[in-house]
Amino acid sequence: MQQALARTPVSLANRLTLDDVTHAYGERPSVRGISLVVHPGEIVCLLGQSGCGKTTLLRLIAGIERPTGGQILLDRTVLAGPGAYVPPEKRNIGLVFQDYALFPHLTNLQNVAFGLRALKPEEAQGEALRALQRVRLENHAASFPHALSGGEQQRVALARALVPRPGILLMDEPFSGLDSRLRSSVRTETLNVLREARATCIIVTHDPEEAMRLGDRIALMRQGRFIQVGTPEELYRRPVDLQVARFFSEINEVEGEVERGRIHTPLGSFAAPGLAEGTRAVAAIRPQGVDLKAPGSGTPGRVVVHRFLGELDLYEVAVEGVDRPLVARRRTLAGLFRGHDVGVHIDPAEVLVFAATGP
Ligand SMILES: Nc1ncnc2c1ncn2[C@@H]1O[C@H](COP(=O)(O)OP(=O)(O)OP(=O)(O)O)[C@@H](O)[C@H]1O
Repeated sequence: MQQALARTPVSLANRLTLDDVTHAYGERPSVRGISLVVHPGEIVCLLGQSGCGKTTLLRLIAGIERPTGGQILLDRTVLAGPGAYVPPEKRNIGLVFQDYALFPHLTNLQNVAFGLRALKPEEAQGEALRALQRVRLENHAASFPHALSGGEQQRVALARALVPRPGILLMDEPFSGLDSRLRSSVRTETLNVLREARATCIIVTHDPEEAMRLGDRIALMRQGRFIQVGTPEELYRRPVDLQVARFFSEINEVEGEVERGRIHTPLGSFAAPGLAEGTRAVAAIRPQGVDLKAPGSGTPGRVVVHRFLGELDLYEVAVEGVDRPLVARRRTLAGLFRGHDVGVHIDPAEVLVFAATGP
């Protein structure tokens, strides 16, 4: 198999450029002024809630929809823009859909070879078999998709999309049809195959954890716009607003007022860079930044909930002046149970401060 892998040429990854791309369904805008350069071999995850425009953006790149403004380039070739439009079949772009879209009446090998109709049949078969080897399904070449598990079908779909060596691979919610046990392993395998093929890839997902696991960068969309584009660490550590912070982790939100560059809350004061004096603001405190110690130090609180959850336990602590119990995630604190008094300490490194914008 190693030999076969070594013989399989990798994709010649392309650069994809989106330049101020807009689109509307009739009068209704769906994608508004999107600009992004996806570098050769890079994996970018498009992340956002249902209806924010992720699939439409993918369809624009694939050529299934046409932009109403801006342009889309593959390296230096304009795929879509004023006066230019390359049809989907001429774009050298691979697609993997949520439902895999395998042909039930074709064997797995024939499914993969389907994308190679331009080659002689024996050549196409050879290439398709090597693609199946890449996803470790060569032993299932002669069987049909219905005899495979969901994860295996997803790998056949991946092999089929990669076999023509597309410059760009687009994947729309590729793991959402899998149950949670399978999802993690299929995700890891897919990532390995994509890295090996050095494909430039855009993956649509609405799952922040999935985006963090897969993406070199994440482009977070809201109402047709990119709200923030960056590495998973940048989005997690420096979210541009409270909604982005909420998207990437569970947070405790405590309101306060900004005085001399700090927000003052019942849990202490925290740096509030860039916020004007007197601004109503929110301290977003991650649960792992809430420490619980013996009463007498920190802010007084009382444990109202304790759940053993394995690696980190969940504690909820009522604190005077704070509307909702604070959520803390700590290793089991021996001898600390519901009803006990504690001293609450906040790690300032786990606090982000944003201007309050309403609910
Ligand atoms: N064919 C269509 N005709 C009219 N409006 C559409 C069409 N397809 C999508 N829309 C609308 O465009 C907006 C963006 O939809 P899109 O499917 O791109 O979002 P999405 O982020 O991919 O959502 P989901 O995660 O639910 O698939 C939504 O408001 C949707 O209702």
